[in-house]
Amino acid sequence: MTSPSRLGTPLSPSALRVMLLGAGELGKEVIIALQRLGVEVIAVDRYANAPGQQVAHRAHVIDMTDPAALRALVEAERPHLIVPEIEAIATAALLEIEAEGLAEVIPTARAAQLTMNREGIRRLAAEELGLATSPYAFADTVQQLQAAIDAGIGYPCVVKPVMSSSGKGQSVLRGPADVQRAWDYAMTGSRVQQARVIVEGFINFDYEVTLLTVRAVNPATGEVATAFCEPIGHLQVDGDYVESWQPQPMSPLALERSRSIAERVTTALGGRGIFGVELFVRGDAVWFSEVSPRPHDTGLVTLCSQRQSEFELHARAILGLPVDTTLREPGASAVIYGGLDAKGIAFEGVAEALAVPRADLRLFGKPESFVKRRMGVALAAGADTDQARSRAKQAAACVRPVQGV
Ligand SMILES: Nc1ncnc2c1ncn2[C@@H]1O[C@H](COP(=O)(O)OP(=O)(O)OP(=O)(O)O)[C@@H](O)[C@H]1O
Ligand SMILES: NCC(=O)N[C@@H]1O[C@H](COP(=O)([O-])[O-])[C@@H](O)[C@H]1O
Ligand SMILES: [Mg+2]
Repeated sequence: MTSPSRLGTPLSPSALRVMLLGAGELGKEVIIALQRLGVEVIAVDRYANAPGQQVAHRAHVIDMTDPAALRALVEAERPHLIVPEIEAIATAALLEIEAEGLAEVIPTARAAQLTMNREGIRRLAAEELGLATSPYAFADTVQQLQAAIDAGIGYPCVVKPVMSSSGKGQSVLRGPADVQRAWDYAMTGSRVQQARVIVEGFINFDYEVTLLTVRAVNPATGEVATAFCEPIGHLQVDGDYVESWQPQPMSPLALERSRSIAERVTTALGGRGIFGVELFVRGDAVWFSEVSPRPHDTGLVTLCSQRQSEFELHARAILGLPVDTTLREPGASAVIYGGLDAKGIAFEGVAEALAVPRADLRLFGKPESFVKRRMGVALAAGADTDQARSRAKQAAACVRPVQGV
């Protein structure tokens, strides 16, 4: 399908309608970018008042893993573009919707399907494209898991549900005593009822990066071309990102290899939009880990470091508009967790946070806080990433989530 050729007026017959499937903190920023271009936006999530729903034209709450519910909503709203914002979606329904020409799926329905399940994207990357990855195997029972580790994966290794994100259900195994616990934990963290895990050999990397890669129409040629952002370095705790910074210095060879991997995997997935390509680096060696065919949480830093954030890049790319991936200045982000289980929480210390030089905040407005739920992020620019990181962490530490009433 060709990209949308013109933009209209929201809430009128000329409107260009975009439906986001998932409306968390990442979708909220995409929606704001789309709203600025006069796009009509419909935000869908599994719960009411999700962050992106608070800034969209319309909001719907459905079980997005239910193919009938998803299809009925698409038929009722008739969006031109469907933008998956999370992985847990009835992707078979998206394939049908795309095949029938009912709506265009971003970047493609096949990309959403392949990346929803770690098995799909891992087999594509390692077995079809021949990219370097950690050694891996899949297991449906704890016995199969043990057998795969004994047959060659070894220890340490990492076990993850095939369908999960943000580190949910993921653990590192140091020896045979950890196997049962890792299996049980994976079963609690799986996004959908599926007793299947991936076990990966542990890569002892020097650092890891997200290489944001954009597939957008080049106005000079009219063809889709690939552009890269500067690499983003990040720190993960228990499989969830806590800090990110841009640019991450890399050797010329490691950067070249990273771009080559990113180009190959995103070309194989196709379509238009931004991709977060996750890579592990040791010296000049680079391993592909996984890819999000959508903005990446570690890319929140681009809100303060790039001319166009990853959210603006996604919005422009999906609309068929030109993109600019230029870094403006070094920046960093630091996550603000809920720290308590409560609804309608409040935030103290915001003025102190914003008094930190070059600091900024995003408080997502999630209606319910959990101890380990990401509720906001601090951003900061600096002369270099060390300064930006220390400012972002300082600003994040000022913000204190408390009971709302
Ligand atoms: N094989 C591995 N070797 C070493 N570290 C790993 C391995 N797999 C995962 N990790 C660590 O755990 C982090 C999270 O893993 P992964 O990206 O697969 O999980 P996820 O649940 O998809 O997270 P997200 O949705 O936030 O991207 C990685 O960024 C890395 O720090
Ligand atoms: N690593 C993926 C990621 O960061 N996704 C972001 O988190 C939201 C879910 O948050 P929740 O679990 O707090 O509802 C998603 O909607 C997306 O914005
Ligand atoms: Mg990841």
